[in-house]
Amino acid sequence: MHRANEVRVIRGFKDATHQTSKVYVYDGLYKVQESWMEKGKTGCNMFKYKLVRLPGQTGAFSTWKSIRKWKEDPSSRDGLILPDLTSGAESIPVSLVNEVDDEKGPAYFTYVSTVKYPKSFKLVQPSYGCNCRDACQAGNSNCSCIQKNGGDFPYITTGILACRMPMIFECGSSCPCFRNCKNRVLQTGFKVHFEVFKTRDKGWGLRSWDPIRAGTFICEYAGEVIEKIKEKADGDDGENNDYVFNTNRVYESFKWNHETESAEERSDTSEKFDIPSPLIISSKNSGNIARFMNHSCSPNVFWQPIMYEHNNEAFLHIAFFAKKHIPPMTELTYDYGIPRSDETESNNMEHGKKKCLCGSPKCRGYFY
Ligand SMILES: C[S@@+](CC[C@H](N)C(=O)[O-])C[C@H]1O[C@@H](n2cnc3c(N)ncnc32)[C@H](O)[C@@H]1O
Repeated sequence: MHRANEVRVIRGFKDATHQTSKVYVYDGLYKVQESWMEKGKTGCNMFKYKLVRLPGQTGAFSTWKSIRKWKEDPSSRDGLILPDLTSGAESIPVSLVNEVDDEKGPAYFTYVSTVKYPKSFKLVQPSYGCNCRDACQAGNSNCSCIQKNGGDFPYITTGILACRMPMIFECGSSCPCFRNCKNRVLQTGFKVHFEVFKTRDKGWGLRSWDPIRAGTFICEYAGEVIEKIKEKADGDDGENNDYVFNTNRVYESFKWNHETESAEERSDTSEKFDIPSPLIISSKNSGNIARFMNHSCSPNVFWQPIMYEHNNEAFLHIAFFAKKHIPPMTELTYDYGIPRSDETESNNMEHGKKKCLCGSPKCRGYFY
């Protein structure tokens, strides 16, 4: 049982105090109101935290204990099929788990960690990076990357998105600044331990062993950029491709910043993305963990366009960020959006409508 206010003694758990937000988040269930150091019975120093439960969070402390065990010994995870679905393509392994039935894994696909453009793709733009020799600095009028981002970093210190923007420009391969420059987040990969798991009714899904703070980078949408939705992606029937991300769909407009994350802020002012032309990515044959994120009409993840340069050309990437603080083992979902009429007509998509099982009180009833 959890009380609204409780003091827990935690040894060696540092993440809570390593967050740089005003609200320290402990395991996604609580915020840390106070922390202090105390000598334990054995004379060792230990941290004490005064924890206050986050509004609406009901998860169990025991989940955190199990997860700590899985991290020490991944084979102790019930239903583990593979310790690393990515076969080392990511710096953090992604577990594949089925505790629901006998299926041994998703249909075959090649794991790739980023998006691949065909050589001829028109969205690619000439681009030049900054000239900063060490670290880029907010407000530096000589840093062209900072200037493209409106004069500031798009991320706060810990690599967390500050606010949703029409476009983010990260430093790229020709920028001489440090590899750990604060303006490189998407390209350094995700820092969370994910698992791809079998859901009860939506096939495979994605969730995290770690608590995820609002604004945290989840992953990019990896796969092959395709010219048109009806065109075949690698010889496959594009029309029946469940694994497509399309920037040209209609998405609910909302403003977001890392401090208003839990308010589900809606606004009449549309946060319009500044995308030069529509981008369609298929992850059917090759993709990353994003291909396992299911749709929800009340999602806890949103997408954000990001550009950065390689070989003096800027490429558009689609990045996902946490919309709110997400406790461990909560399914990660985003809104798949509603196709525009040209997409539905050319692909006969009225017949492709699927019953939505997101379970949200605001469920639209179906999705594509
Ligand atoms: C991009 S895939 C997501 C991963 C998929 N669940 C899997 O097993 O590979 C999209 C497919 O997942 C299922 N799906 C995603 N969101 C759903 C939802 N809200 N309700 C029902 N099925 C969903 C549908 O079969 C959909 O075509």
